[in-house]
Amino acid sequence: MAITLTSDDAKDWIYKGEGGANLVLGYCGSSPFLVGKVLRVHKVLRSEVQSVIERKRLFSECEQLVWGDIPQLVKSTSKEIAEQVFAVQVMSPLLDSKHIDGGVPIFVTKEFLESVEKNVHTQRPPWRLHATEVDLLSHSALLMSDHSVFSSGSLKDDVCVAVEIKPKCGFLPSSKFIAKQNAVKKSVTRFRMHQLLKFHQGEISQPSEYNPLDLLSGSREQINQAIAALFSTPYNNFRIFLNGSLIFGNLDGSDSSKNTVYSANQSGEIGASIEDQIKVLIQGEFGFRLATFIELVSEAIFRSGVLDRLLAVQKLDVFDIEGTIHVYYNLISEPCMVCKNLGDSESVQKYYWLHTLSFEESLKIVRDFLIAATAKDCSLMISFRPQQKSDSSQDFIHLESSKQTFDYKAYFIDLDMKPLDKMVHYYKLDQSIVSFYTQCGIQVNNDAVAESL
Ligand SMILES: O=P(O)(O)O[C@@H]1[C@@H](OP(=O)(O)O)[C@H](OP(=O)(O)O)[C@H](O)[C@H](OP(=O)(O)O)[C@H]1OP(=O)(O)O
Ligand SMILES: Nc1ncnc2c1ncn2[C@@H]1O[C@H](COP(=O)(O)OP(=O)(O)OP(=O)(O)O)[C@@H](O)[C@H]1O
Ligand SMILES: [Zn+2]
Repeated sequence: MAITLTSDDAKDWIYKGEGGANLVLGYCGSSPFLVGKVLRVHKVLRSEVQSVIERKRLFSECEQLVWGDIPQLVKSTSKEIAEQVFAVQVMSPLLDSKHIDGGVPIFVTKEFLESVEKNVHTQRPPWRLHATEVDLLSHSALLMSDHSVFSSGSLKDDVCVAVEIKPKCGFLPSSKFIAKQNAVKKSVTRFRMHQLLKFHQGEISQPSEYNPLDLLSGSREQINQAIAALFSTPYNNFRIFLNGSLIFGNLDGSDSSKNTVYSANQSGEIGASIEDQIKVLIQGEFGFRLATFIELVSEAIFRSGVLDRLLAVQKLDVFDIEGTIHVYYNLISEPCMVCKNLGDSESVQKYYWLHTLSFEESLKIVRDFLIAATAKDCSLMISFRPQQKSDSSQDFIHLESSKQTFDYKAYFIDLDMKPLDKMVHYYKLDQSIVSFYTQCGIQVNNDAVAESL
């Protein structure tokens, strides 16, 4: 960690976005080392702000066993170092290092974090602001390339349009450990069912039209359909940036009708606005550019095969949470809370087998589940620019429809390790999602369709 950011540097960092766990800042100063970079700063739940003394250990004893074969990971002295090591040593070999940017942890002072938090206060979405704050006890943050621009730094005249996609889980589980009453999980995506629950809870004004199975299908036509659906209901699954600035979607990722950038339902207006803004990248008549852009994004996903790899990693979740939760209890050496509440002897027998697995087998299953969980929650950023040299070493796409060639780069972001102590949460959330769907989901589904007519 060569540099330290202090309170004098805070003015050069502006709000770029945030998720549940991190605040991301863009650099607007003139240091050549930092131009084209973003800083990913940890947040904590306001309800869980801890003192230095209470601070939880980075890895519990059990987690040290799960990740024990990656010594650098379990020996990490900060969350940022752990994130970098996890992205580079665990996710990168699975997803291809060409699509991974582990970033560099750098030191930040408490005064820097306090100033930045104050400066970005008004730009933060109210519901994020209410729930989380910058972790002032962090001594470091992760410096990464800004993947919403094509080349970091020098090439000021570069034109770049980038998309950010959060694909979520792109397969239907088929584990025999899925309980009979939850069999619907094998035919309806978790994303769809979760959308209906979110709709019921008032978090979104309509269920998303996007289907992860299409995006991760490997079929050009279905990928195209998925991207078109993301335009209708982007939520936190889709954003577009022009030269690093958001031009479509929401920074806070929630329902666009509640938090303005563009309203998802005014597709005519959005279409016009986007058509206008992407003309720097896509040539052609007004009215045709958006379709060409959708074709470009779909083609990049299809040809790069980047999501095929992501899907394979997601599928490391072989047993589904309904099987893995039992194995988790083997690891923490506690009585299984799920078996305790099982009624019929047939199920008891079915899950008994999972409790006979060895410690090493259990470690592997839980570890694969956690890796898959990261792959189900990460995002992909793809940046495009008009091709500058035909002998460019960059990946490129030629579109016959617009007779243009584009360079592109694809990077995964948010490849953080999921904590082991989230397993019970995963189980409970899964059960809430599926039981809501089986009890009232179909009704909600019909109501949502009726409302949108
Ligand atoms: O459980 P899910 O599928 O709702 O995923 C959570 C995401 O919700 P969403 O994609 O909006 O449905 C959620 O995203 P939002 O905060 O809703 O934007 C987070 O990504 C969360 O991960 P973490 O707790 O920040 O590490 C995600 O939690 P994980 O399940 O990936 O741990
Ligand atoms: N390297 C990057 N380049 C450009 N923008 C980025 C980069 N990393 C993150 N962002 C922006 O910041 C937002 C939040 O980042 P990130 O997804 O890492 O946060 P998070 O809190 O870990 O998310 P989650 O809620 O999924 O856990 C992203 O949605 C993206 O718009
Ligand atoms: Zn059990």
